[in-house]
Amino acid sequence: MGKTGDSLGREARADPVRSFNRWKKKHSHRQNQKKQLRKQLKKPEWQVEREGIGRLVQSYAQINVNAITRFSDFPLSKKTLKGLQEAQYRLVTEIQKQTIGLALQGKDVLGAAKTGSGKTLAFLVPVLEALYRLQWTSMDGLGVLIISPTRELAYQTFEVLRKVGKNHDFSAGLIIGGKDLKHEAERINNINILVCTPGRLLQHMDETVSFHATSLQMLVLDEADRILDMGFADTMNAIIENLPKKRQTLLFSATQTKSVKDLARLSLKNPEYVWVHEKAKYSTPATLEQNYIVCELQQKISVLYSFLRSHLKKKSIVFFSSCKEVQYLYRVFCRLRPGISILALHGRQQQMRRMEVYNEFVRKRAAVLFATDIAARGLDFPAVNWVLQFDCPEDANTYIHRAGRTARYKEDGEALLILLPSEEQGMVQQLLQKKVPVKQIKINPEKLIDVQKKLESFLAQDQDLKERAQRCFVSYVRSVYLMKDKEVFDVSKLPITEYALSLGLAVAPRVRFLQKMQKQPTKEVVRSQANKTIEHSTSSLTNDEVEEFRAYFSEKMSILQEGGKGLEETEYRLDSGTSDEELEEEEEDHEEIEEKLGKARESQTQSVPNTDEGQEVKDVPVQFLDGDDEEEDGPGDDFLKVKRRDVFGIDLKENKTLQKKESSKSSVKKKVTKVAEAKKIMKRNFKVNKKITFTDEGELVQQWPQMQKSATKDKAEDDDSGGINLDKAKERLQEEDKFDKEEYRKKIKAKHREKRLKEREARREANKRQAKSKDEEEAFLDWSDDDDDGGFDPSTLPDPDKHRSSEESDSEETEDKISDTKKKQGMRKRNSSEVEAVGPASHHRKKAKWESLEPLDTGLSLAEDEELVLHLLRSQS
Ligand SMILES: Nc1ncnc2c1ncn2[C@@H]1O[C@H](COP(=O)(O)OP(=O)(O)OP(=O)(O)O)[C@@H](O)[C@H]1O
Repeated sequence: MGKTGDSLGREARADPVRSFNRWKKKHSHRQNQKKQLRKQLKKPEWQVEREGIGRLVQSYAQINVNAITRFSDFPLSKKTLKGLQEAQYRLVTEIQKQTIGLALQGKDVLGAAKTGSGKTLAFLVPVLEALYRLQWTSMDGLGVLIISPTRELAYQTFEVLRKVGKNHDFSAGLIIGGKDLKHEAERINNINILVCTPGRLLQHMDETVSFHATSLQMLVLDEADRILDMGFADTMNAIIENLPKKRQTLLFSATQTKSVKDLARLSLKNPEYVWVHEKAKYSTPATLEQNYIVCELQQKISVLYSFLRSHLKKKSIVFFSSCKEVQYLYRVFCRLRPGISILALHGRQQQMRRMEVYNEFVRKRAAVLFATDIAARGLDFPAVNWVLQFDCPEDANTYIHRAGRTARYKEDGEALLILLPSEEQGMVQQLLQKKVPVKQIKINPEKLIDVQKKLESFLAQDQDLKERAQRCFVSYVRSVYLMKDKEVFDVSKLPITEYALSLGLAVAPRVRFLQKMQKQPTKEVVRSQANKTIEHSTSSLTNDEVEEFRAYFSEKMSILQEGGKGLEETEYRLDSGTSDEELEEEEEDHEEIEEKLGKARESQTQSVPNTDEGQEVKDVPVQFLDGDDEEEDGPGDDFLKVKRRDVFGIDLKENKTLQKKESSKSSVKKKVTKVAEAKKIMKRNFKVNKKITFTDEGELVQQWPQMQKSATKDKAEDDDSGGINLDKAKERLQEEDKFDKEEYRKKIKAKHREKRLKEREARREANKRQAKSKDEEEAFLDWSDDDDDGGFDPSTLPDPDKHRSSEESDSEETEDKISDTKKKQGMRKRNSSEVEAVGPASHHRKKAKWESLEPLDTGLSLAEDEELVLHLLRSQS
């Protein structure tokens, strides 16, 4: 046996091929088994991803805010991290560090941080992660809603979202006004992340049948306080009502107001309040240098021009209080050619133009943007060096947002606020109270370039520009008038005439509400006092109060339209407070007033006590330019002067009652038609007013309405005790009409008669002249034969005038009824028939005379005699 085994082993060793084959077989078998096992073990991709998500979610609980410095320190999806890295975002900012973790954990967050501190990514990262966690697809519909106050901000947020979220598969859409609603409606249902403005969103909710937000996971309100400021409180409430209650809500802003907290109370559940810079010394970026100057209103344009001339290589934004100011000053400055490109951005521009301007200003390295407050919030223009606030902001919050367009994310920037002497104290106090470090700097009057003369010459040549200047004037004055904070804004202190001149106008346009206001100063002061009492007693904003303010501004609007509520109703009607043009103007200004409306609510809750802090402003003369500027742009300038202002206000209680009356007006401003006006007059039993005009001699030339002349006049006037009776009025009108027609006919007749008499007189004169010439000819004949009394006697001819006169007087009555042209033709015919009738008779008589007479010896030749006779005959005919 042992031998046999040995022999076998030897055989195997002897045949290596066989043993290799055997090994190979075993090995491949094992490999196949492994392969099959691996195949069995392999999970689908979605499953692996889900497991990864699970791990991420598990680590949310372990997020340690203090340990986070980079985005990669957060448990984020690879796709989001990749997007952030590709956009060069690696290190987190403070607000991102503190809020992203909370938002990932699914909490509602109310976040506030200084301007330019990166709030956009603080909500966009959680947005992407929320949908990623749920493995959202386009089939799932709307998952996240991001609401921004302005179109530009929505557009900007959308762009950042596209950049950071490009590795995800979600669909994102931008829905803002100014575009085709139908086109949007077709696409809106395929959008997973919707960036929009509130008005447009609500429009889709109301009008786009297929649009719904039932599966919404997250709502983001960017610049929430601004959304409310712009009068969108009702819209927001309506939107929120259409959203599912089970959702996550994030709310961000650089400034926190009471109204935002109210909104948070309504829309956020157990929110985490994150106010990053609450304990910071200043509420504005540390890299922002802030100054203010005080100058007279009429100097402001020259100050701006001088500023631009000395900052030609800088990028600046200049804020104005109204669209019409931007429109006019943009045009004027373009003509002044300061040497830097000027752009304008305001709410009255077409959406396309707004986008173009936005992109153009983003691209430019040196330019100046004239803008209204639509550019004040959230816009992230790169490398802006200067923010100049040409008109005083409504409040400290608006100041902070405007100034925050520069010095963004670790960059430097400078802000300059121009204040009127009357605005200085109130505004500076507010700013200091809001922890805004502003210093006063001065103007160097020598460096101030006066442009008033140039403006005057522009306006003299260009009517359109002149009208724009007038609109700018009214718009500015009105904006000051509408400002709620009367501690700062006092329209009665404005140097109206000087301001108009500084705009290039020869005279100040009439501003009705100012005239009315000047007539009732005592009333205003009383109202102001009442207003103040209410302001101080207000600690929180209730819905009623919001409505009260809406009413207040509605009332303001109606004051503007009706020319002053303080007047007796009859009086204001007759006075017709506002012209059509003014009404139109006010309609245009509605948008702006809506903005003020929100502001009013806010300032109501934030009355500023007078502290001495305001006095601490240092009066340091500082140049406009830093060292570099001087080299680049020429020498810098300094400016200044100081004064005080006064107060007036409006009684809120009074407005509350008025609001009830005018509630319909408050929400939607209707155009007042002439029919509506007439109906109102009828209802109020007004006597229509009469306008009487006299000539220089004191004669009545025109009466409006037409003076009653018919027989019914007295009767009608007696009836006029109870307003306008339409039937009676109609009857009277018909009577008047008849009477007028008769009067007219009489007048025409008299006119015709006068004309005929003149013509007759003219003819008579002509005939006399003719007769005279004949006499002369006869005298010539008589001279040749004095004794001959039987010669040709033209006086024997019938007097054509006599003949004509009798004929005319007979036919006068008939002729009166003939039209002018017919009559002329008729007269011409009659004249020719008269000649025809007279001709043969005279000829006959002449013939008789010549026959009875001896031939005359004229002393001429026969031929000459014949010629003389022919001549006499011709002149006779
Ligand atoms: N982590 C980051 N790393 C680098 N840059 C960042 C970061 N976060 C934000 N930024 C940049 O900072 C700038 C300001 O960001 P953002 O617009 O989000 O500020 P904001 O706080 O929303 O300002 P505002 O209050 O004015 O709206 C932007 O240019 C943005 O690209």
